[in-house]
Amino acid sequence: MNLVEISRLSVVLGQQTVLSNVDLSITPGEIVTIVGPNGSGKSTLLRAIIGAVTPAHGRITRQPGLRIGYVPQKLHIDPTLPLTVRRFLGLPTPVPEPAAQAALTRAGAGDLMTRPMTGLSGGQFQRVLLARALLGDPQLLILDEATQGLDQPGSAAFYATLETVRHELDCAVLMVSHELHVVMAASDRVICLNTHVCCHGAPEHVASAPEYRALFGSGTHGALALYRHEHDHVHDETCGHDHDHSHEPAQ
Ligand SMILES: Nc1ncnc2c1ncn2[C@@H]1O[C@H](COP(=O)(O)OP(=O)(O)OP(=O)(O)O)[C@@H](O)[C@H]1O
Repeated sequence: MNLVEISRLSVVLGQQTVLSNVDLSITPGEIVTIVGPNGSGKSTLLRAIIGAVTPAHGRITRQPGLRIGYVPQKLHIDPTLPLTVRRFLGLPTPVPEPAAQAALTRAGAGDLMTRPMTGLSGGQFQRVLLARALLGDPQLLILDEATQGLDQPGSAAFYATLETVRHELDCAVLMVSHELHVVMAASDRVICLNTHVCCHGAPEHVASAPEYRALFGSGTHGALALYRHEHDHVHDETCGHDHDHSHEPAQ
């Protein structure tokens, strides 16, 4: 059974139709990336999936009891608020110390437990947000531009952690990112969103689709091919693992 099934979803915010007739399903264990220009409805789609936005039309069906971990795009914490990482992880539901430590360690932030939230670097902050999303042992991890503001090494390290986490938890990942060449190469499926779904499918398929190129140009395709080559080469040499990318459609 699909973890999430979205059928003809439309969302209206204020006077604006932000999402129109979106179909999407997420199956267990897959990595799905949503790309699209600013204001194209990516965050709104994620927020609709977690139930924070009400559809105007259409249906969102979640597998009964589905455990979702959500890493938001932005989280502002007032600098005057004395909030340690430990206390932050216990909001709104207190968690036992060992569970908090395990989540932090898994997110690559095992040494940050006693630090004040407002003293963290951008990369550390994102890892704490990831740890918080992992507390509930999610079957679906949703990340909204989780590497926004990180430098290239920080971003690459974050994605490496995410890959490890996914293998350990065997969870599906649905994420929004603007780092097209890296994220598209690491995804099973890509959804190109511009209020409606412009195109979708395996990364190679989307990168060469006219709708995608109209939005992003053709530069990413070259970067994607390069990354793919290196990526597959490394896999061939180190573990012989066949990185199988599904060609299933979005619906
Ligand atoms: N609460 C709101 N009320 C009214 N309009 C909103 C609200 N939230 C978002 N919007 C509008 O909905 C549209 C889609 O916003 P959304 O944040 O989903 O886009 P996005 O693709 O995630 O953009 P970005 O890449 O810039 O993060 C935008 O035009 C935005 O201004």
